[in-house]
Amino acid sequence: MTMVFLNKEIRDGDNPDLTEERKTATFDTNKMAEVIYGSEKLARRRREISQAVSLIPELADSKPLPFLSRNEKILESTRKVTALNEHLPRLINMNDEDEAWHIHSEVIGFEGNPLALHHSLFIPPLVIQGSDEQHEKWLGRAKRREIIGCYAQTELGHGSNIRKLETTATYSLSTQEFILHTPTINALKWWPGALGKSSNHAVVVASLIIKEQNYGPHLFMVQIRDEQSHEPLPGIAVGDIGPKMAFNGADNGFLGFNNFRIPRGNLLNRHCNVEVDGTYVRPPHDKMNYAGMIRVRSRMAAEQGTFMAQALTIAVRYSAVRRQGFLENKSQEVKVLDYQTQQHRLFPAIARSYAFIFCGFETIQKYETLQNEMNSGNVSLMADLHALTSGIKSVVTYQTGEGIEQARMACGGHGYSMASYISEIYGCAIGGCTYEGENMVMLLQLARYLVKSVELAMRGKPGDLGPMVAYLAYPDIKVDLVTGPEAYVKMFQHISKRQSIKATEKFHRKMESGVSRDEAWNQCAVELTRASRLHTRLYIIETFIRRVDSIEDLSIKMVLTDLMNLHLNYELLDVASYALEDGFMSSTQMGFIKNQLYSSLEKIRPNAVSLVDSFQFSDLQLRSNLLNFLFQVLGRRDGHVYQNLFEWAKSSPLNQTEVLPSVTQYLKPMMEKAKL
Ligand SMILES: CCCCCCCCCCCCCCCCCCCCC/C=C/C(=O)SCCNC(=O)CCNC(=O)[C@H](O)C(C)(C)COP(=O)(O)OP(=O)(O)OC[C@H]1O[C@@H](n2cnc3c(N)ncnc32)[C@H](O)[C@@H]1OP(=O)(O)O
Ligand SMILES: Cc1cc2nc3c(=O)[nH]c(=O)nc-3n(C[C@H](O)[C@H](O)[C@H](O)COP(=O)(O)OP(=O)(O)OC[C@H]3O[C@@H](n4cnc5c(N)ncnc54)[C@H](O)[C@@H]3O)c2cc1C
Repeated sequence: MTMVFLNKEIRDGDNPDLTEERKTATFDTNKMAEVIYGSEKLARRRREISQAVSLIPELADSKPLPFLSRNEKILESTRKVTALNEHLPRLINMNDEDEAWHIHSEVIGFEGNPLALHHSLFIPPLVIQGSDEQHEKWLGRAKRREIIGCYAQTELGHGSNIRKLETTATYSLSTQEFILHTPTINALKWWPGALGKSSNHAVVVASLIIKEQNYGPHLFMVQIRDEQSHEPLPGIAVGDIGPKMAFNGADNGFLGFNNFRIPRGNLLNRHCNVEVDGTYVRPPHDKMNYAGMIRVRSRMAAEQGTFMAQALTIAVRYSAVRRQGFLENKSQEVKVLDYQTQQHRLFPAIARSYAFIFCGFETIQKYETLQNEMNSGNVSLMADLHALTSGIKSVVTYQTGEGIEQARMACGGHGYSMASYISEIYGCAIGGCTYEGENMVMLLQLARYLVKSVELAMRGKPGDLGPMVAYLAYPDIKVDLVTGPEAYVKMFQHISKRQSIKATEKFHRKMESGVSRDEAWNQCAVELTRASRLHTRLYIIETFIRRVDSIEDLSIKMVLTDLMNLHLNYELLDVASYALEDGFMSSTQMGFIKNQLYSSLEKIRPNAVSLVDSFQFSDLQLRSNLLNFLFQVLGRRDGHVYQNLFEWAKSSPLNQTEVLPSVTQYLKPMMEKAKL
């Protein structure tokens, strides 16, 4: 029987400890899902899609993924993604990217698949950088999945510094072709997802050479495999780069060219061009060819927030059914979720998940605005969004890694088992610290922007500062934190501003002392990255406050205000030393922040399970679907952890036989020998 209590689904047969948690919630999880996913429609569609997927057995994993070899993982992810391809038009609106992400996450999970890059990194650059004619030629085929593609930029020797990519695309005036060439081993493309074994096309980033002049990285559409035989085309060397920390259901690959020719029309030329006679037509912005990277980075806050939310759903549910130790009542052990330390471990991370998703919505919208502007030739928003998304991708990936690792530890020993599946989520999410721009490198990109902004403010031109950095010119007026969120923002602004100014001044002093600009920059790099992190954390706080302010439903607003207050106090406490240093914050205020933080933990406690339930991850999405086989066990919605852990252990391939060859071949002879 199912009983609906404030629209929270209370099901007979669920672990009573979880049921009790769901009953104490002060809000409706369906309503909260609408806030998380931005609309009633998307939240509802997600539930409908999850329900529809759960009724199609071939879309479920056919085996527990942790027990599979790499080949089996790739076979399984490919089986699922091609089965999904058949069902997609019936299950989702094919033009709705959010629905597409959701269904892929349901069916594929975290381990990657050969079409993931096709949608996130092959089609988008084609859309952004390809002309109408090129769309006509490739876009329809790509969308129909007649061809499979990837994005091949990084090389064995260069990833961060793309100006130094060694793969060349030399224009041949005589044949009007580009000749792609890999001059050294270091120049092999290395890492692109789905390149190794699955793709037959790639958007390749190579240095454009015309009449011996290097015009820097440009994007080319390249067919790398025969469409019939799937064999690499002559002049192409391609393969898989081996097992990785995660994403082992995907074939990240290498790629080399031996004077491989492609037609002139394969340079993606919406914004730049090489004419027949070799004349180069410049794009409207120097870094136009990097626009695709801004797009991916702009989606990372929501993506990473979602990864962290998945790990937290597992850890919070488990913490509500795991009983160990005593508080006052010595006749019953407590739920570990009642320990303040456990709450301190998990609740700030829940707040960050919400914060990242809210912030993600804003950055996705900002990117869409940029894209529209770029299409009409206006590139003025690019620099700001590049700086913003560089900081955001770095801060959210790092903090997501921290949050997921805390979730794992919060599950004690069982968190270390693959039965928690948290390590797989961690491996997948933590890749984000490296891909789409290594975090330190991207923080330093934002720092360039901050230093320039501080210089403007110092030159007495605060009116030239964009809205994102206007605070760098604000006067320092002490604040009383008791007055609420605005005071926290002002405190954070002071901290961030002071660090940006300090780092800039240090940089200037170094140069004045005769150190070269680049060397001075390097000698200030740690301080500069600190400034970038603070600026980004301030931005995330502001988006959280904006989102909570915009909510009308009172019960939702109240619980999100608790979460936001927790976030504000946790974040400020974490950086308090910057404000204590110059006396902007007093030790009394520090004590106030701590007390507020502890009181927020208490307020959130009764809503904790419902706050993670509100993400509405299905058991399938968390890989805890028991209908087909046993898998992730700790975060099951029904909370029946122990009996399923035992079933999980029994299903281990090692337990399919009592005596293993390792015993008969090695241990037994050793023991026998010892007896002699
Ligand atoms: C809740 C809502 C739901 C929605 C969400 C759904 C989520 C559901 C999740 C479900 C499951 C999802 C599964 C996800 C799976 C994830 C799959 C993972 C796939 C990973 C794919 C990875 C791909 C890659 O990594 S591709 C390769 C990426 N490579 C990089 O990023 C390289 C980094 N390097 C660079 O970008 C450049 O080299 C750079 C910028 C560091 C330096 O470039 P430069 O040319 O040398 O420039 P520089 O001299 O430093 O600066 C000069 C000048 O130019 C400005 N600049 C630089 N870049 C840009 C730019 N892009 N735009 C604008 N301006 C730019 C720079 O600021 C300088 O300006 P000035 O200071 O004014 O001179
Ligand atoms: C899971 C995954 C998927 C990927 N998918 C793709 C893909 O589909 N397509 C693709 O083209 N690429 C892909 N990549 C590659 C990825 O984009 C690069 O690895 C990434 O950009 C980092 O570059 P790098 O490996 O050269 O690191 P490096 O730059 O060599 O970084 C090594 C260290 O040097 C430091 N460093 C480097 N430069 C500087 C600097 N200027 N200042 C200060 N410190 C510096 C870094 O901070 C880091 O600590 C993927 C990578 C991963 C992990």
